Amino acid sequence: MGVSGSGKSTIADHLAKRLGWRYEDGDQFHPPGNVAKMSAGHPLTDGDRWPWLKAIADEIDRLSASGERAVIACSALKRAYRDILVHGRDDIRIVFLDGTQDLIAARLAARKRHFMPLGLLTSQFATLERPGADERPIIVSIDAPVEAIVDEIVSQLNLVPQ
Ligand SMILES: Nc1ncnc2c1ncn2[C@@H]1O[C@H](COP(=O)(O)OP(=O)(O)OP(=O)(O)O)[C@@H](O)[C@H]1O
Ligand SMILES: O=C(O)[C@H](O)[C@@H](O)[C@H](O)[C@H](O)CO
Repeated sequence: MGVSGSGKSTIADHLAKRLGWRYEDGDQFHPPGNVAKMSAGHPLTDGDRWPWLKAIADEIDRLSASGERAVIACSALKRAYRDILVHGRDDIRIVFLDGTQDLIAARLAARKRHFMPLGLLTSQFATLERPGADERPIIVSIDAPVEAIVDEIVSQLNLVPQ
């Protein structure tokens, strides 16, 4: 989880490769209208996000039923959004990619070929509810090289070898 530009796609992809797990990007589950709205510079509302989060929750259940392990990139900015993804499923961990607005703005300004405009970053931070301790989040600073961030997440996941 994390705001646009915090590195969700990048870290999820590298983390999944490291673990040999599947990587899925929450952006693939947006209805076309949501992508059009963000591309036009408008933030999504809760109403826009519910069907999208439900689709990701369904995918988590599908993966779980097939016994497949996965890393899923999803902004999941509010606790209510995370509840949809996590509630009732005990085999999920949340990884929060934590960084300052200045650092993320600089990364977004340099990013090529992406529908999400830099102008939406302020609304992403306004919407963000940092995870509480009861959510057992793994919180990592994004002010580090990608592989160092992946190292930190793997270490905090404390996985039991299979
Ligand atoms: N640790 C890092 N160090 C330097 N650059 C990074 C790091 N992580 C990500 N980036 C770069 O920052 C930009 C944003 O990363 P990325 O697209 O993965 O973010 P995101 O959270 O998936 O964004 P969105 O939610 O808008 O899809 C990309 O250009 C990426 O290459
Ligand atoms: O909740 C949201 O506002 C959206 O999920 C956005 O965060 C985008 O999907 C993503 O960040 C852009 O790729």
